[in-house]
Amino acid sequence: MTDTDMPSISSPTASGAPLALIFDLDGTLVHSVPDLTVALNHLLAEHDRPAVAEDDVAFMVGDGARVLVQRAWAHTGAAAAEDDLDGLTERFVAIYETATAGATQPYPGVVATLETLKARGHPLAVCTNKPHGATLKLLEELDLARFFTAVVGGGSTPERKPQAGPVLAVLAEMGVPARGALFIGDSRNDVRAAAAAGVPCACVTYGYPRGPVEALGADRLIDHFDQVLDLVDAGADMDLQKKV
Ligand SMILES: O=C(O)COP(=O)(O)O
Ligand SMILES: [Mg+2]
Repeated sequence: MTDTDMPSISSPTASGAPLALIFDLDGTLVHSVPDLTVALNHLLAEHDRPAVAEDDVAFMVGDGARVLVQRAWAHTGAAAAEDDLDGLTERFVAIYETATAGATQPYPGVVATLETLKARGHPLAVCTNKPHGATLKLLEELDLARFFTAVVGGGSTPERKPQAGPVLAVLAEMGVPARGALFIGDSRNDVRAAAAAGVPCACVTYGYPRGPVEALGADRLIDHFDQVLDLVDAGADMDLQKKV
């Protein structure tokens, strides 16, 4: 993509308020696959199933814990029975919550960029399909919670990404209109959820896109988290309806 064929993103917004930024968590702010893999393999071992590799888990993550467990089961033998999935998911989350930040780290540039954005007065939020409790725990453990005025995790709204519900909940919690926000994610779920809520979406290229990043339909692609500052600084008129 070139600068000319992408909608531009303005800051401050037409109302004069600093652009609000809504971040996906797994694959965007943090590299969490190593800890998710450890927890999944703990659960799989309890059921005499083979272990999964981190590369495989990177293709399973993004639709919440229940789908993650479902995909891990399908990957290691017979699919999980629908009746078993809630119990397996509950156990998985309990295991995962014992070590959400064992090996999980923010991606390069995340902390410094969030510091800069917060200092400039941008409202910041997290919108993830990771279970809400595990999300809060992870953000605390990595000392990231202090940046966010709103955090919406899996289970805290009836819908999950790619539906609009979680994004609309974040906007409501921040008191920001859709046209005053930009979503930063790493997957099609993020692009679709943001679009359904009327929010433009840029995607990082280093996350867990489960396919070619060019096919995600993002308004922008960025290779490094600190380029969020370039998006915010772009300063031209933002045509929200052009792609979303
Ligand atoms: O699927 C998950 O558990 C979380 O994924 P997300 O942070 O990319 O929404
Ligand atoms: Mg993600």
